[in-house]
Amino acid sequence: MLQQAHRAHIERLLAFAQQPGAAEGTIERSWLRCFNDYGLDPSRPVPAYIVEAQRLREHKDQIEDFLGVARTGMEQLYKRVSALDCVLLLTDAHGVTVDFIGNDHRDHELKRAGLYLGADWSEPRAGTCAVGTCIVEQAPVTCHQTDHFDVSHITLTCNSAPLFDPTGGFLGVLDVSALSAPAPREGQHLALQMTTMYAQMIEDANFLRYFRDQWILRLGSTWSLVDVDSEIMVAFDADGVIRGINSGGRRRLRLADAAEGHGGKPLDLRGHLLTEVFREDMSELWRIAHAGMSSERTAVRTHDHGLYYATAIAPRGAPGRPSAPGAQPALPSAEASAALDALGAGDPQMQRLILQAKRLANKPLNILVHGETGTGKEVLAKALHAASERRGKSFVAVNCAAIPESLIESELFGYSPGTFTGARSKGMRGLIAQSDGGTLFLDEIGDMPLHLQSRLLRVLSEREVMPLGAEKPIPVDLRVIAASHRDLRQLIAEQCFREDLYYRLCGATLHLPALRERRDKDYLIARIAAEEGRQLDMRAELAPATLALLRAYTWQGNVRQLRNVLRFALAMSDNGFIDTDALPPEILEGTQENPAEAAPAATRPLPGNEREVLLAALRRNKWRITQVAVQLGIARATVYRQMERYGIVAPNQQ
Ligand SMILES: Nc1ncnc2c1ncn2[C@@H]1O[C@H](COP(=O)(O)OP(=O)(O)OP(=O)(O)O)[C@@H](O)[C@H]1O
Repeated sequence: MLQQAHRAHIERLLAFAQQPGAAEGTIERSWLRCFNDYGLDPSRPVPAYIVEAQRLREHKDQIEDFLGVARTGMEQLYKRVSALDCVLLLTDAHGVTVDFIGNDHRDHELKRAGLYLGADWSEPRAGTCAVGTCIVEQAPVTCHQTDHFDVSHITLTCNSAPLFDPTGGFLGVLDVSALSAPAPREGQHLALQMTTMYAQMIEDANFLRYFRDQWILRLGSTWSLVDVDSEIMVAFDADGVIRGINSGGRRRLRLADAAEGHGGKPLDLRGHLLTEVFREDMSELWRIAHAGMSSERTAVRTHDHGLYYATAIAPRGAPGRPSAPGAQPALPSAEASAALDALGAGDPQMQRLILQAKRLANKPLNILVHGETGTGKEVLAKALHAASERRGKSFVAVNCAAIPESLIESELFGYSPGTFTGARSKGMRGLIAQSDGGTLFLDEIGDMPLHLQSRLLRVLSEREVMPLGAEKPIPVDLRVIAASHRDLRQLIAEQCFREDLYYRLCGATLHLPALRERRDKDYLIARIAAEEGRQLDMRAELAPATLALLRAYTWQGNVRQLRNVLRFALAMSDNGFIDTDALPPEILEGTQENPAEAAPAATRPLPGNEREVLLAALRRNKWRITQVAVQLGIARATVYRQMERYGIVAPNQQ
């Protein structure tokens, strides 16, 4: 019987392939793609494919912060549809099932059918199916029995609705599927409606969470329902600029000058003013916003004659109105900001940076610090911590490039007892939890693996950390200062760094100048020489010729290299008096090769020349890594990492 049905299905598809006609329907369009784009053959069925555990984990990590929100919606939906003997699938944008609610009694059957965690329902792999076709069409789809392309799936009935993220990107699919269902297709109408409705609810819950630090205008066409069922949500900032808009809003709202002839295509309204969409002026819109959830709902009109009832939600922590001028956190006291003041003296770039850092010290913002290696990014992060009200709590520094990739996760997030066997079975508080109340400094953030970037993003947005193997997250109050000498925007373009994490991290950006650009070298030389002298319990005094050589050097390893050179010179000196012959040879050579005292900055090596500088140092030092590290003032591990990054291989390794 089944054999016969299979044969009939294959023949029907082959006949379609011969004469596809206009292929106007969603299902027919997908069949055509199966033949023409994916080269699928209906006479060669492909059983359901479940991705392996590691890959599933990677897929989950990509949308980890969304999974919690979606789960709540799925559980609600399941209560309503479980009587229909169906299962729920949540897939990511690639069609891989990242969450699932099913029926334990039919576990084996469901797994075989692909109605299971990890099942890959992308159209190129599974052929026409609700999830895969919904991904391509980005619209709700019912795929009922023989709508499926592959005969392995023709007993299934599936309803899928797309899910979009708060910025309008495609996020995944919510799907309600059954192993069997009554034959008439019309019976699926209600299931598709429910799936679409819950997809919208999940999207909106995610939107509210994502924009909880912004004002949100909620609009509905029914006065009495606007608080509980707002069809449209618009997130906006204190300047009245639109920051985000939910799917309902993308479908219905237009700009004033796009009111005619936009062809019904959703426009991206982000970055536009509310007043470009609504006829009310900003003071009226603020009046509505401040009325909040009170009963004072007010009608607003759009430029294209739409009429909506409006209410608003204030940003988290806001007292219901934009903060009054003067309510800014106070600047740190002179005592607290001493560490910031000590960072430089008399260099205009540093002066600007110190002033900015003082203003930022007590702001609830994460900070991104840029600067070449050794410019003092960690020193700046520590000074910011010391100047802030967090100074009584821990400052925890993590070098993402120095910890082996396999350990970063457990080091950062920690693990609960019993997660690992042996000596570590007691569990460990991760570095994130250790910096609760204080500052977490993430150095070389650009080297953090992508799947951990997702987890970090979740920590930053949820303000809680989930140790490995734990069942409950731990709340954390965190300020993150991240640093990188790599161009994070470039890494985003290369898809090696998450853009959303970048925006979470760069509440403000501080740029540390390279030592060769600084005009306060004398101050740094004197200060570091004195510090190093104290370490060795000797006074440190520099001969005028020594000072001249140090001023003239180009300092590829920046302040770190300067400190290393002074430490070396002190050890070589005659009781703390540093004459030129106490200096390491590269300082003398570097200045001879490059009498750069007056060389304009543009002719000196720039960060972009990092590969050349490294290669030259390797050749000069006959590929002895320790010497190169000392000379450039960087760690040995950094030399190896940079060699790998730039594809430099030592001659004896080739
Ligand atoms: N303003 C400063 N005053 C005194 N010492 C400094 C200063 N800035 C940096 N240093 C010294 O330079 C060395 C490197 O500093 P730091 O580790 O903060 O640099 P970094 O930019 O974070 O380096 P990397 O990019 O390799 O992580 C340290 O020994 C530090 O003490």
